[in-house]
Amino acid sequence: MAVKYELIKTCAQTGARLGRLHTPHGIIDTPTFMPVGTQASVKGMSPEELKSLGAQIILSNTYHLFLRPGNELVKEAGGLHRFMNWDRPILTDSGGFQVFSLSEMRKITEEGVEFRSHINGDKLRLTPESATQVQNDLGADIIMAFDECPPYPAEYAYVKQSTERTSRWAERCLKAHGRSHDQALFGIVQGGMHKDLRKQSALDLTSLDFPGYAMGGLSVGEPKPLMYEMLEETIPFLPSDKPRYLMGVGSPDALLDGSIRGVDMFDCVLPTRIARNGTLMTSQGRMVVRNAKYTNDFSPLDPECTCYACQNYSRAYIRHLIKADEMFGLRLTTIHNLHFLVQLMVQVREAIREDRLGTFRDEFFEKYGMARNE
Ligand SMILES: O=c1[nH]cnc2cc3nc(NCc4cccs4)[nH]c3cc12
Ligand SMILES: [Zn+2]
Repeated sequence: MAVKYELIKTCAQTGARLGRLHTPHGIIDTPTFMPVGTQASVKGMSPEELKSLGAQIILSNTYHLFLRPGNELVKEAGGLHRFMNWDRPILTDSGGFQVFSLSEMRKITEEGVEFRSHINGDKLRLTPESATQVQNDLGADIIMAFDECPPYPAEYAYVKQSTERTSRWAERCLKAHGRSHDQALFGIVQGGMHKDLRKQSALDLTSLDFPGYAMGGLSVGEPKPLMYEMLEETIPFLPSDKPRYLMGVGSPDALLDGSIRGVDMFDCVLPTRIARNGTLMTSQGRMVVRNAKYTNDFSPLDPECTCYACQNYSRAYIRHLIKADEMFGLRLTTIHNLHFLVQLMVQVREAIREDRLGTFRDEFFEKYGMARNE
């Protein structure tokens, strides 16, 4: 069956929504956080560990898998689910953003993007049609329209021209994808930090009737208040019976403040990336476990946490592993950070159900050490 969003309720205290996203590989309770497995692996995590910490859906990147091992090989393997032994939902990003954040020698035209592989320097191209075909081959449940994420900051004229091209590309993706798919193609709203361009982009894309909408062009270095302002400018123009996905956002405060504004899906490399340098997200705020003050600290990373790392190991042990460059150390910090965010979203959904997400946010910020007005 295709991808279908079911709006369960809206929080009486905020604009947050409780929903269920039905996909061919299972149902996702929203708002949800998606762990990132860029190259068909959430670094250091097995599918069983991801399930045990509560991951409902994971993200992979078209750009990386197109370059290596190639979409044809993944297709030959039976698709991404079989290839990586993950039988729950998968979402793939369309590749445009990664071309601009990773590759050299990029050239962008109406046709698409030409670039050099950051792996071996090969000259490659991605177009709305080919990026859609690659994602069809990979077989994710949710795929993204091929877009350009304008740099930040950027001239109004450039953002206008880029956003209008992204809307034309979105239509080409829809045509290439067809409608006879179980895979859902989501549109990506652009518009930079300009309210009029955000509105125009949302109107262009909703006129094409996608099963879900992402907000792109954000979390690119802009101040958070500006990101929230762009959310507030965009969301009113998106249909309430479709999911809204804020791309690249994953700090605890942003998950809360995004959910409150009506965002249903989030992804970010942050929890896995900072885990690899020994930084933990805990209920008392961030903690750098490699810090000397934890040398003789035999308490768990986070006393309130029920994850495998906190239930079985001490700060002193994990600090030792990180300092000794032991792989197991990075696995434990990754398990904890992913569990922390996935479980934060469980609490967010609970708070929406009980119409108290605003109160929950303030209490969380108090404990987490965020200034209320951040
Ligand atoms: O407009 C977008 N289109 C398609 N994918 C994206 C991914 C994105 N990820 C971030 N921020 C998180 C980051 C990850 C690495 C560098 S920034 N912002 C993003 C924007 C886009
Ligand atoms: Zn933990």
